[in-house]
Amino acid sequence: MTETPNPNIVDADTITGEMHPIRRVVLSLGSNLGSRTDNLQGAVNSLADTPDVWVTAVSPVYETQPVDAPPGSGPFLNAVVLADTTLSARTLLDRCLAVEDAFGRERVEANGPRTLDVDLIVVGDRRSATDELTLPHPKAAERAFVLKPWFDLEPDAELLDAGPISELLAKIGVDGLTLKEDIELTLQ
Ligand SMILES: Nc1ncnc2c1ncn2[C@@H]1O[C@H](COP(=O)(O)OP(=O)(O)OP(=O)(O)O)[C@@H](O)[C@H]1O
Ligand SMILES: Nc1nc2c(c(=O)[nH]1)N=C(CO)CN2
Repeated sequence: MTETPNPNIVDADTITGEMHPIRRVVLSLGSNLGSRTDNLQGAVNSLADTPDVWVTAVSPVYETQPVDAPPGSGPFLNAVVLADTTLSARTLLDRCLAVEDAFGRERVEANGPRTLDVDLIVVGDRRSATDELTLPHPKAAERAFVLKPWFDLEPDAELLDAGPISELLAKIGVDGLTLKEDIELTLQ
């Protein structure tokens, strides 16, 4: 039976404008400055401590050669985090930026060395095309340091508007990535 919407019942989303359906989120973490492992672990902890964010998986850690970075940039440690959230994409982005700041991120030059980078790769099926928030992340499909750790967690995943990550990875390869078996990020 099809329900007829009752115009007298207003759902919580409409009242508060703040509630959202649960969305699956893929976040990319990177660090090539300072205590790289501590920075990544701190990011995992901070995301897990965020109200209305439930971290569900943390990938292995890779050491990766810098891509499109200024000469002399050191190697990165990269990992991917999966989470569920009822936060809006914009609120989640603000949280990511605050976590970066908490770990001493300085915004000096584009793609310059950073203690911590927390990027939103996908937020459910949300699309956005502003400078402040582009979703899916515009460079995700060409970044092995994003796709490989994500693939380790979800081999069958698809990147919205780009296709199966297994196929994207097969195209770009995994040169420049070294699995760091001696580092394990934990989810408390
Ligand atoms: N999907 C996204 N995830 C994170 N930041 C984003 C996203 N889309 C747009 N931004 C914006 O990008 C701005 C700059 O971010 P940042 O300095 O971390 O870029 P970057 O990591 O150096 O570059 P890249 O785009 O190559 O990853 C942020 O202030 C943020 O508002
Ligand atoms: N290997 C690697 N290269 C990068 C990275 C990163 O996280 N890992 N982040 C960048 C800016 O987001 C630019 N280049």
